[in-house]
Amino acid sequence: MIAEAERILLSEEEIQAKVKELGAEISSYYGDKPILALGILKGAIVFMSDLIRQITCPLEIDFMAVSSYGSSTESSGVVRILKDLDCSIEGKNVLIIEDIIDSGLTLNYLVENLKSRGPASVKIVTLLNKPSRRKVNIQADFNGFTIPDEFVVGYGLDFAERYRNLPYICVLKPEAYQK
Ligand SMILES: O=P(O)(O)OC[C@H]1O[C@H](OP(=O)(O)OP(=O)(O)O)[C@H](O)[C@@H]1O
Ligand code: HPA
Ligand SMILES: [Mg+2]
Repeated sequence: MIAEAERILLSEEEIQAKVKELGAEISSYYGDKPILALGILKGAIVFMSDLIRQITCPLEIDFMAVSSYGSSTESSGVVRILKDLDCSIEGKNVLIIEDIIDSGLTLNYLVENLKSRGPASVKIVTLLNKPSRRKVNIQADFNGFTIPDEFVVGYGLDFAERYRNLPYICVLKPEAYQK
């Protein structure tokens, strides 16, 4: 464990077991229908790269980059699209892949935006869910772990762009957030 961590919330083994379960659930839900797996940069990249290898359906990938946290542990409330999709999603089964749903503001904005582009369906998979912090009513279709109201890092999740490379998810010591 890194020195700045107060405690590990989810170990590498727990995460990998959950990713396998989610992959199986998603594969059985879609069967042989093709999916467009849409990763939300940057946080989702680690989860996405593990999850898509556990999905057996025909699959394409694309990315959108959005940001609302910056160097804070609170959402600014303003969701900015920094990179849009490369391709049209008309008629496609879009599966949004997120690392975390916290206030819900990011996904609420994204789902509305994507639905206006004529996809066959839009579903959401998230590794982490923090329901106690929700500001808008949005839920994932496939959920990994429900976590308490604490800011977490690792496995793609950052604080001020750091810690995305940790293979586990942890809570930092208070002084690490004040730097
Ligand atoms: O439900 P919300 O309160 O909107 O929070 C969830 C979003 O916040 C984080 O993204 P961030 O804006 O930090 O960008 P990043 O993925 O590049 O770190 C995270 O990856 C989700 O996309
Ligand atoms: O707990 C969190 N950690 C990192 N990024 C986040 N974005 C929303 N919530 C979080
Ligand atoms: Mg972030």
